[in-house]
Amino acid sequence: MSASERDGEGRGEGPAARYRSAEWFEGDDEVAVLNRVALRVGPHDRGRPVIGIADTSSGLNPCNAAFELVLPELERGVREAGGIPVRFPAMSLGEDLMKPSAMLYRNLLAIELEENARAHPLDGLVLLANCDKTVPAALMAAASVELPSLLLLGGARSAPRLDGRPLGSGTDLWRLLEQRRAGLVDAEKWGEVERVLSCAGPGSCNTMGTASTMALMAEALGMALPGSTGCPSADGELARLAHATGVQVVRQVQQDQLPQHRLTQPALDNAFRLLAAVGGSTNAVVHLAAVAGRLGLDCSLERVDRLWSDVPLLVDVEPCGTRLIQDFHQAGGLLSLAAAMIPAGLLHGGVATASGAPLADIAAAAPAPSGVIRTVAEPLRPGPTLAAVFGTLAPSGAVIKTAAASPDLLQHSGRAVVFDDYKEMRVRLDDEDLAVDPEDVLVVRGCGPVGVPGMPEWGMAPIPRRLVAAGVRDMVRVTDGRMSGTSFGTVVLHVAPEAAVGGALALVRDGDRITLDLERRRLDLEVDEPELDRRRQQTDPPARQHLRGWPRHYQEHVLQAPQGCDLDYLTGPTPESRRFVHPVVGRS
Ligand SMILES: CC(C)(O)[C@@H](O)C(=O)O
Repeated sequence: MSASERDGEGRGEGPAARYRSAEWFEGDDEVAVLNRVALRVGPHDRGRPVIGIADTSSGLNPCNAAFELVLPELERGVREAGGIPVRFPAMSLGEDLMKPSAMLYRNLLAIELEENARAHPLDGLVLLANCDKTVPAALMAAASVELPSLLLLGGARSAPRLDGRPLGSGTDLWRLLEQRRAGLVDAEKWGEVERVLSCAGPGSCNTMGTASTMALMAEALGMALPGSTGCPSADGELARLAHATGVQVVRQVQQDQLPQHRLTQPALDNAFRLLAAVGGSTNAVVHLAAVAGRLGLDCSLERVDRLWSDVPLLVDVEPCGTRLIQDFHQAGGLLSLAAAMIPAGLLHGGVATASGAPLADIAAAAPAPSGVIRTVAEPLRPGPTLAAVFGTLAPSGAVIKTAAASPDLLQHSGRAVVFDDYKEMRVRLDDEDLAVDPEDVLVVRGCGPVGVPGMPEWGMAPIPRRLVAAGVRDMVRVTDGRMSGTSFGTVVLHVAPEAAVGGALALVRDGDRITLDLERRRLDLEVDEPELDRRRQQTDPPARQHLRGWPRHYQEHVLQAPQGCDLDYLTGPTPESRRFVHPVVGRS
């Protein structure tokens, strides 16, 4: 229930008559006294909105490290605009260190943010989010609470240099790893790579990995201020954005502007089209589905594939291009890209940005597309850059980043070589005697949302060592897992239903023929139904390793990739009136 609704004024944007926090602070009974004392709310703070700042910075997460530097600016912005900033810690989902995958904890963070907002006297939220999963968790929480909310993004890390060339996070390391496996990078050089990488500053991956992609999605959905994506972490501009975010969230509270006003179907469609234009991370498909699921928006893979079908690659950033995310930012970022796409009918210009202004209005003032950002008439490559495929192997769909794939492998039929276990896969792929040919299809299964659990980025299986040494750089890979946004290759991802819940992927055997037919958007297992039935009878459901705690709960409730891997009881559409029920404010 929003403040205006509680006062009987009905929903919608407009001045909020009384803030939610008044429930905690108004009155002279012992409860109000204790509440005011707890937050040091003095007489001149009465009637000022309380802005909760969810702080996801952590020593375990270098991506979010810049928040410490800009938090004072954010708080100053809140105060200057008349609000009371209150910082509270929230779980930090660091991509590198969390195993088996930070994805396992995305929903937990979304719950933590939502429940913190529910339980406390907050009128608005600023969610500090930067690394891959903190951004979608924050978006999911914002979609679920009925509080004015904005994300503050933490920017991209600087690029260390190797041999005089800037190193793109992820992408360049994967390339070097491939060369190392081919015997082209010796131990000394490999050591130098590590030394150089550790010189990068704080911030998220500087390529179009998942973090940058999700930053762009947050901006596209009107949940982060225009110009946020790709801002260098160690730059004064991030401090300016922090200050402006503080000011803007208070304005939103004053106007009762809810995330639900901006998280609309046109905004979601824009996000998917921008994702295609930048050759963004396939992980965003899952995260956007989770956000959409909470609002009852349509993001079926069929619809998404149609949205992608005529969007060319317009941004020259790794892994689909050659430059880094800071270059995109400097070239005008999302606004310049929108300026290229709106006139071509590829984006809805009327959607609201986080600044309140319609996208078309501010895009009109952005630098004209040039260099890193191309015009629709002169794209980097024609679309589609992403596609959804369906078939006997993926009845509920799968996703492929065609812009990062080998064009000659997009129509391909080959024998399956199946891997059920990540560690075993790495060992076998390094085995010179592994029976595998370049035309074969590597199947990496058992790593969907239920499987591991948490759907780790295991999908881009390395090319078998013998083949990589012989010069093979790509093969078709099929997986129910994900891959890094910084990865490349012909990898069919997020196959649903996954193997662990009895999807057809579980029935594949070494030597079966698998056909990828991108033109027809098909992914098929060429095995007849009676044989598949026989195998189904013989296949036991995989044993669940996790018997307690969050992983167990997650396995019991997680939905498949097309539903965003959200938990079954968190998706909507929840009736508006029941979306965010507040606690009774009495003695605790
Ligand atoms: C590079 C990582 C850790 O894999 C991730 O950030 C991504 O881009 O998906």
